[in-house]
Amino acid sequence: MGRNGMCSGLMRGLCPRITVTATTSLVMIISRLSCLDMWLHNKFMINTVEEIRYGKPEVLPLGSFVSSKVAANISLNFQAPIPPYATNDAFPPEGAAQDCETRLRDTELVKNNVIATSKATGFPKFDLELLGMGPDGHIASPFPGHPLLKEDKKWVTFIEDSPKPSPERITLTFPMINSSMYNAFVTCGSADAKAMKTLLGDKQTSDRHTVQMVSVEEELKWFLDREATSLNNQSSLFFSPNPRFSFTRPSNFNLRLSHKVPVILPFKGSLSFKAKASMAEVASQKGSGKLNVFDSEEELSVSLAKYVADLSDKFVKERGAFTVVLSGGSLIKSLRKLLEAPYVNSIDWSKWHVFWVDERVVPKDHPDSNYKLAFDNFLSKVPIPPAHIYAINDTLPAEGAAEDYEACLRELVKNNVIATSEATGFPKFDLQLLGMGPDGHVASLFPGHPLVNEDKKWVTFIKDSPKPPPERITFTFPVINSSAYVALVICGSSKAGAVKTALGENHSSERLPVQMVSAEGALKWFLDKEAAAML
Ligand SMILES: O=C1O[C@H](COP(=O)(O)O)[C@@H](O)[C@H](O)[C@H]1O
Repeated sequence: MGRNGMCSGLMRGLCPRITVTATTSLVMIISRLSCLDMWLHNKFMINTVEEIRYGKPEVLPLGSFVSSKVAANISLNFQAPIPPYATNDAFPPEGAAQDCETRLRDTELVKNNVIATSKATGFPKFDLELLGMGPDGHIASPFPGHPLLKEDKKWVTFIEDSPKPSPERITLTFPMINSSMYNAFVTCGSADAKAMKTLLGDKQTSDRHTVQMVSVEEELKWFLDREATSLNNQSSLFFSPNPRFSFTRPSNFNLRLSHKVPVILPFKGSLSFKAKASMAEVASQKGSGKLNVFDSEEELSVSLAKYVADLSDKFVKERGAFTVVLSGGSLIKSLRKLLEAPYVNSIDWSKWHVFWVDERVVPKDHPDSNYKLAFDNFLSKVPIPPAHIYAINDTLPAEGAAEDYEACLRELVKNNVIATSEATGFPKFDLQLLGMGPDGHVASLFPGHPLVNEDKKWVTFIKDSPKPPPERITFTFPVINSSAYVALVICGSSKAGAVKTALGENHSSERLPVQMVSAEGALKWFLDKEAAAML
């Protein structure tokens, strides 16, 4: 597939209702699409084709980036006129930036909802941003170390001393970039290899690349060619030739190489950008909707109920089913608002399919049973068909119970009740609701236990759980991380230390299981004030 083919895959369905920004090398790539010529040549938020210096990008599987969610919302209409959102070149940089922002604010673009607005930040929410990266790690025109990086009010700003010519530019600010629904980084060629080495390599500098400040509301993906990663230790980059994993730190990164071999990074502290996050970054994650801290567990449970109910609506509409995975422990209490109006009556419970991310190998009526906890306090109070509640077979020993549960999942995948991740081949649950123990464990995947590295099985078992009872079955990380959505629901001061390790500035070389959690779509943290106290 040539570049043209790749791009039409990505752009298929573009019409005036999808809002896209693009930078640098991407102009060349996407300008092959004749439907976009008018838009591109008006230079709105993009640089000119002359600035392209990356030579010949390899073919990237960009088409696979556009998720079914976006694809479902846009229709094929190459003939549609693209509005001319040009920078006014009659103005000096400051005036051009102001003019651009004014037109974004005042014209019908935002008002008429052509560009959406982020509920989390109040900034415009572009559907898709296509970002390139400079060899110094800059994206758009905020450059490393430049005060523009801190701009947090303006939508569009200007620079007159760009280290890269031309010195005078206008650029989107970080709150704008980070409020987008989807961001794609496309980085090709050996010119970027040094920056990629700093970014992905073992050696960390205190100076963060601007590219490391990028977040996104839904999904952030990287598309790299081999040349761009040529200075990285390839053996540590290519974890598996099999497309099984996505990059789990930061949560929504997916790294793919041009020939569709995904890469997984060695999960060392030095690579976990979130573990390196400054408070500003934590705050920006909060702004982006990924990290939600609530004043009380009560407020958390209100927000969690809305989140779950919205996803239930979405998946019932899209797939006719909603596959939900529960943890045991304190999570169940935090689901209580789903049992109240409006949700108890508005949710289509008949479409729910309920699973457990882990279960203790005890009879179903045992006080330690995660099934019993969920049944007594939640499931018995809503009309989910009993056949849609998938408890473990409690007559089997741990190993047999894990095999039996995996067989059950395989059957449901075959019948398409559970979706399959195209990226990993593992089952793709619609939503996993995860708790976390004070030691940073999730499911029954405990710190330092070899089970955290299981990469083949869907469900496995443990007989030496450090937390009683010792015998349990658990989903493996590939299954957890292939989910469309994952919510980490964490309350109480006993969890503050692990939350700090996961999200704060202090980090040790050993990663906690909670730090290994990711999602294909979005990972959201729901924390109460006590759990977030040490951030
Ligand atoms: O043992 C378990 O612990 C974790 C955390 O429980 P919590 O009560 O501290 O929230 C839980 O998520 C897991 O499902 C459970 O089996």
